[in-house]
Amino acid sequence: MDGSFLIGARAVTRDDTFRAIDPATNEALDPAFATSSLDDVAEACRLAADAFDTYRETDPETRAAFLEAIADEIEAVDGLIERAVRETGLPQGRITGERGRTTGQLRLFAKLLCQGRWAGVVIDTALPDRQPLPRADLRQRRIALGPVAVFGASNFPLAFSVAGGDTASALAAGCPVVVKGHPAHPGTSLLVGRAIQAAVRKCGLPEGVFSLVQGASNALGGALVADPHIKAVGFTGSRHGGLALVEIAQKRPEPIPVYAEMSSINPVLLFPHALAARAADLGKAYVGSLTMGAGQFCTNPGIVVALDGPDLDRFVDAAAEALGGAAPQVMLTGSIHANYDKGVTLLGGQSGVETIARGTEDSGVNRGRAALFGTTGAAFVANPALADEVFGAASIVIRCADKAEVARVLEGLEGQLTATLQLDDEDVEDARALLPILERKAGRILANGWPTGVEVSYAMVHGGPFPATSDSRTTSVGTAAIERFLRPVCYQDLPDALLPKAIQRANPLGLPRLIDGELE
Ligand SMILES: NC(=O)c1ccc[n+]([C@@H]2O[C@H](COP(=O)([O-])OP(=O)(O)OC[C@H]3O[C@@H](n4cnc5c(N)ncnc54)[C@H](O)[C@@H]3O)[C@@H](O)[C@H]2O)c1
Ligand SMILES: O=CCCC(=O)C(=O)O
Repeated sequence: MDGSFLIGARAVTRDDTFRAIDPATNEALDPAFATSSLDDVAEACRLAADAFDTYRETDPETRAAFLEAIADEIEAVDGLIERAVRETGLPQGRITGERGRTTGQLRLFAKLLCQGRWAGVVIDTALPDRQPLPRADLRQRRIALGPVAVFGASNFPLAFSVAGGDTASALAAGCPVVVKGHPAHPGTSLLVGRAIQAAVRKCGLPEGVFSLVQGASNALGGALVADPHIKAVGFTGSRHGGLALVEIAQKRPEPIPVYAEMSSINPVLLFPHALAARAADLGKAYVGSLTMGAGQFCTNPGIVVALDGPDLDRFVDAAAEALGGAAPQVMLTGSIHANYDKGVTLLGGQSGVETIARGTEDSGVNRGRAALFGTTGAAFVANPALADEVFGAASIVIRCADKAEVARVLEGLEGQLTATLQLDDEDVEDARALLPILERKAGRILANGWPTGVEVSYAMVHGGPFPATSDSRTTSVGTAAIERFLRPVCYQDLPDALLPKAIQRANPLGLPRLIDGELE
């Protein structure tokens, strides 16, 4: 690996460099990576704009073949798993699984393109004899927004990074992509970036369809979002970072949408009959979800809400026992580990919060020690700091005096990616009463499972009201993510010869169409 970044078909080096750090040892890793300059960002965006009109009008099958080619190229990269493990401290099994999720996601978007519903073809045929006025021939389809900036996430170096869901959905929509790789895993980013670059070449697409810029400075990301060629942004990371990018995007002469996935504490509700039937099993399973990947999931179960009583005691005892035996795990970066420790100290020091259990003692650098806290519903409602996300394996159990207090706790929450219900048949009426609140708060409501582990599918919603995301109308995981990068255009009375293939009368692309309100 040579430490370059990628501007279209070129691999570029610069004198200004940075290195990845192995978080398990704090060792700086070879090679040194070139930091992209602001001119490099501008060049990547210009190339993307040059490629846009050609790329967006490629047939769906061409873009599907491109996404398949990216998946094939990623699977062929030597040393990808090893490099990602070194740069993130995540275990090999997790990274291998994540590669499968990444390639599976690319192939799912390829399939979606061939199915054609994404094009949103709607036709209202002309009614020349309508009284009192004739109706024109109206044809709607959706077109790509334009070049998209994607910010790789630290916690999913493959599935939410260079070829992750934001990139796959933008490329599927017909948008060229300029990625800013996460500075914690530049080698992983470069290996995947080269795989995409190879796929661009093999598929004969314009080089500007993909570029990868690298570097740690905020100025780089800011310049990318501010570039006039960029028409939308995909981001997963901190609330602070996401909001900074939203502000830059809104202050542009031409404001653009930012799809930022930021902060969520993912409430888990334990209903009385479920608790009575299986408190200890629930306690153990909860800790499994909480400590997975050192808790560095945006879907991590950060709060548990239940009625106080002996069944909740049994749940807490089982959770405390499981968590007390949990070994500390390497976190993604030194600063994420430091933020975690700070968050745990802050939460544990709040009035009315007790520390129920901690994982076993730290035994190396950047190891996150799991933490379980407890409080009352009244204390939680009174102090918004108890609802701040602690990114890592920390969670708080909220003991509520009655059902009304459960509802007050939920009403006080900010927007969430998920809400989880642990319930039995006898709990359904209680859950029904809370459903309207949960629907207002969360993007995904799940029963008798755990929020970590998002399915990449047609029905998935990985989104939610602020601050879970900056735009609750959409998702960053699953096929509906393509909607973020498309917009409708209506063609009125255009002659067939001038119409795009998607809406020509003979339907040469064989797309599904809604004609005069009826599915064809
Ligand atoms: N909710 C989640 O899914 C999630 C995921 C990862 C991290 N986090 C949180 O974020 C913290 C930091 O982790 P991180 O590095 O992954 O996220 P981050 O938001 O700090 O950085 C993500 C990307 O955005 C860029 N960026 C950040 N702020 C910017 C700004 N003001 N202007 C321009 N670019 C900017 C960074 O350079 C990086 O490429 C963690 O400690 C954790 O609290 C949350
Ligand atoms: O960290 C954000 C994504 C979480 C996720 O995709 C999962 O839980 O599988």
